[in-house]
Amino acid sequence: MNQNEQKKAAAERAVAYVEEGQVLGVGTGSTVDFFIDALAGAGLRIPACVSSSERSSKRLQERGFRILDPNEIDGIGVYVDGADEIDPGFNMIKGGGGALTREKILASMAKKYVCIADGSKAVRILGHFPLPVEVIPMAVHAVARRLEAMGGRPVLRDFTTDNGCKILDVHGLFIQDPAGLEREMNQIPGVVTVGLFAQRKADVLLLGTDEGVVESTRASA
Ligand SMILES: O=C(CO)[C@H](O)[C@H](O)COP(=O)(O)O
Repeated sequence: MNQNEQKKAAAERAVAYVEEGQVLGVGTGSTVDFFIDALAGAGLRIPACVSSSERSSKRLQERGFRILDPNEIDGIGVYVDGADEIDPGFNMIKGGGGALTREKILASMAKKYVCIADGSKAVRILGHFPLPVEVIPMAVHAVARRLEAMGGRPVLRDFTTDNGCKILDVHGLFIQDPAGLEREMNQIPGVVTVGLFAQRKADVLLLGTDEGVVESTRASA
């Protein structure tokens, strides 16, 4: 299977995790696009969705799903989203699609996070993929200097997030302590969100591979 076929297979498998009658959380990215399409074809009874981006909301609405503002709900049963990298402890780098802040908010509201990804996303140690950091525009320069002092090489992405902020993609980090680095970067004034998901990890991983979809559950989930 090529990469897109792996994404599609993982996305289709995730439909089995959707709980009928409950608000569904939906992330962002090309794998999630496959999930939205599979969901639309499944005919499940889903009262509404909350989504992590304007892009996903639009795709969901075009397929007949109702979108709610997360402020209108108390929690989410299942949240389905992709990842840029995921390690054996289910820590993730996310934000390649620029939706990391809303993704982290929805993940924090969810009882279960189902991660869907192609096989290339499974890594031993996080950090080959540049770590996205969402930043308040007036703080970009100051935050970039702080990230350099931490050993990273931040590159400003030519992109504005749905929240009106900027993204620094931090290259050259070898992330041995994901939770520690997430905490440390969160302390930098001007940082909105770090694309490290080590405090709120995935609970289930559906990984598309040449041998089919490999399904695993985090040990303490
Ligand atoms: O974090 C994300 C968006 O902010 C995505 O989940 C991540 O970039 C993976 O994307 P794709 O499914 O296109 O490979």
